[in-house]
Amino acid sequence: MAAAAVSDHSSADDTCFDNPFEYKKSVQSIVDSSNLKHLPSKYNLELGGGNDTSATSSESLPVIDYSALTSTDPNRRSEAVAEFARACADWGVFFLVNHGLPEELIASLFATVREFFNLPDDEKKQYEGKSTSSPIVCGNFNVKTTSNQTFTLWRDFLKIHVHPEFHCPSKPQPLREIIEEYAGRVRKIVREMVGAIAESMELDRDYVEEALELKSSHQKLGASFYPPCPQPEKTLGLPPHNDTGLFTILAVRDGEPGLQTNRQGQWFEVTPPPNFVIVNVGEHLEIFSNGRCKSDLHRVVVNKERERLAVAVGNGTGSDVMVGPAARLVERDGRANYRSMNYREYMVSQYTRAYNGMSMLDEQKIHY
Ligand SMILES: O=C(O)CCC(=O)C(=O)O
Ligand SMILES: [Fe+2]
Repeated sequence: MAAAAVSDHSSADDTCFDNPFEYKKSVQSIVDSSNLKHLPSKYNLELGGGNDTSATSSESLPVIDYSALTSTDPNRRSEAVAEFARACADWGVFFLVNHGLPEELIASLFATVREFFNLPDDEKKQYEGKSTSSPIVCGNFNVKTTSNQTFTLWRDFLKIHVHPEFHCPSKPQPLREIIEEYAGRVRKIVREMVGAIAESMELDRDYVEEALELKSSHQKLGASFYPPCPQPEKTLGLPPHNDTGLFTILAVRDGEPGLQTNRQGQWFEVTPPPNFVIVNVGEHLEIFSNGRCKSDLHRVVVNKERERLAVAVGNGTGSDVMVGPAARLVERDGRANYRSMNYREYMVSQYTRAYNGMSMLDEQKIHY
């Protein structure tokens, strides 16, 4: 796995490193300012000639029909719920179709987010990550390799907290309205999906909504921009990781390739057909379901020819929730397969963990 380039363990003094963000020069401005033939060394993850970023095509990925999942016809609905639960258990990632997110809204989201990344670096610098909990952060991300060196990912990003408090950069001007509307619609979809997964586990919907405090759920939007890269085999857009939270809804522009998911040790492309969105199962849903749902490990590879733009909306629990396996499932299973954790505390440590290549699920899993 390419994770070999990223260390699995942290040493005691790693914990002092609390700011893996960097804002010096955007990847975009480096590409724009020169006729770049070689990868600047700070982006070289030393993957070496043996690194294989190839993957099998997307064909076998599950496709879930949201309109069936929310159908008033009980047979259609229960079939869809069963299929949805299988996709969460087996792949931890799937395409969602007939989701009702308006095409024009997604198109204006991409156009405006792309405009944001085009703003001069000096203007974006005001959102430089001062702390891991800043509500708006923009810049680049560093990871540590097994040889303890820090490298920068080939990706410009913008992350904003959008619920329960809404934040947004002031430019480009339409961004605020578009994101507010998009995030609200995504929350409704996620609420339905959590309801469906509750149903599949024979848990009461209201009990689950309350236990996870969905009314005040933490939601964050992460936009990733990956310019074309002169030596894509030597770097990564994102190293293998799991998403935080319950479900991530990921919209990708025009079938742009790059995302890959790992299933039983094999990498598969996750390139959606037009009007499909991608859904990733998050770590906290795996924990809450006591392992019935699996959060998928995924990564982003970059390429020479085309840029990639992706907008991920991560949907968590309420910030003060102690997320552990649902009590009723523990009762049924006769044991808890994961330790409980406070959602906010996890979020604070998330970037330091990502920097160090530490897996939260590995740490939380109880081995009997
Ligand atoms: O660029 C992508 O499609 C993936 C983004 C992603 O995995 C993330 O933001 O967590
Ligand atoms: Fe992700």
